[in-house]
This record gives sequence, structure tokens and C-alpha cells, in this order.
Amino acid sequence: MNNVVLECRALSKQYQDGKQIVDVFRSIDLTLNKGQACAIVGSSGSGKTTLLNLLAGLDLATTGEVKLANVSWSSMKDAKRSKMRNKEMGFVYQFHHLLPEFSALENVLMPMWIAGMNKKEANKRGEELLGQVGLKDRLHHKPSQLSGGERQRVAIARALSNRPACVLMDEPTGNLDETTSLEIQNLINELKTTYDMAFLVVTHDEKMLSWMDSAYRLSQGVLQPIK
Ligand SMILES: Nc1ncnc2c1ncn2[C@@H]1O[C@H](COP(=O)(O)OP(=O)(O)OP(=O)(O)O)[C@@H](O)[C@H]1O
Repeated sequence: MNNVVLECRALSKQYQDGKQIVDVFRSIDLTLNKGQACAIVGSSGSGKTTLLNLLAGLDLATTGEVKLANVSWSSMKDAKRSKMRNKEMGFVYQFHHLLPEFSALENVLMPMWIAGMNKKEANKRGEELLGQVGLKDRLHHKPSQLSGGERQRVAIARALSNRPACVLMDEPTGNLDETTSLEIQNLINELKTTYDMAFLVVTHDEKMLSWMDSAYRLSQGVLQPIK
């Protein structure tokens, strides 16, 4: 059975900055398997966000390719790419990006509505997910009525709503105090064992590495395994 969810081969990215060419990285290979959590650490400007954007098909590589569920992003038209992203990928960012005028539950329901899921089934799954992240009493609160940690829990529930093959997280605890950050780390770790999904987490927080299955450092354009 093929356990590979997301993979990139010989990936490189250059930016044209005026007359200068910026080589962010050259020839990156990475494989993400089902049920595995992988971390990428690296200093500011090392290219972590650029790599995540390429893996998510939000940006195109200069050379090399990225395959999600064995299909190359570059072989898909825009509409198919958006559909695949909505169905197969979940995203959690440092700042939660919740829609402020919608409740916690509605925010979690949104990706399922976009995917065309039956409303009753979506509601059931949304309530279940918010229960799993410890927010069953906060379903109808708006983001402004929630704490930072609670908002990040809603963002995590939203990322899992379409049961994606993989979840990409960019500094998911970067905006939280230490205690809340630990709670969120424990939650992600718990969800990793509950769902057979791949998690890729970009982080500055090296404490997170202890429960990761694998970890890499992105430095000077090279991805070095550190776990
Ligand atoms: N659109 C762009 N045009 C030119 N250069 C860019 C562009 N986007 C990013 N860069 C450069 O590419 C490099 C990698 O940027 P990136 O944002 O991926 O780093 P990062 O590791 O995510 O940093 P941080 O941890 O600070 O968010 C940086 O040197 C940045 O200045």
C-alpha cells in the first residue's frame, strides 16, 4: 500500500528581485507519509514559508515537482488545484485567519460547505471536531469572544474538517504564550494519533521536535535531516 501523501523531488525556487536572482533553495526532496508528523525548522528568511507555499500548490517551483496524492500540482488547472487543496489539505497559520463575523462552528463548517457536504452531516462533524479540541461550550462564540488559544483550536478544527490527507501548519504556536503553546502542541499530537493524516509543521519552537516523527532544518537552501 502506498502511504505517501505529499512529496517533492528536486524542488528549487528562485525569486527575481529587480536585476538580482535570489536562490531560496536548490534540489529539495521531501516525503510525507500518512499518520506521520514532520517538522521544518530554520532561521528567519531560510525559505520555510516559500517551501510551504510550493507544497500547497500556492506557488510554482522554478524546477522540480510536488505531488499531492500522487498527482503533480503542475499538471492541474487552477480550478482542480483549488478543489484538491480544499479536499486534501488543511492549513493552520500563526494568526488564525478566522472569519470575524462568523461563529466558531460556522468557521469550521465553511470548508465543508465549500466542498458541498450535506448540511446536517457537516454540522454533526463540526460539533464533534470542536468537542475534540475542547470547545463544545464555545460553538456559537465569535472569534473576538475567544482567547488566543481557543481561536487557534478553532483554526485546527477547521483544518481537519474535510478530513484532509495532510495538514500544513506555519508557526501554529508562534503567537501564543508558553502554557497555551504547550496545550496546542499536546492537542496536535493527540490529533495526529487519532487521524491517519500527515502533519507538516514549520516552527521556531524546537521543543516541538520531541513528538515529531521526523524533522529537518532548512539552512542555506538545503534541507538537512535532524531527526
Ligand atoms: N516574492 C519575493 N520576491 C523576492 N524575494 C522573496 C520573495 N518572497 C520571499 N523572498 C525571499 O526569499 C527568502 C525566503 O523567504 P521566506 O519567507 O520563505 O522565509 P521564512 O523562512 O519563511 O522566514 P520567516 O521565518 O521570517 O517567516 C528571503 O530571503 C526572502 O527575502
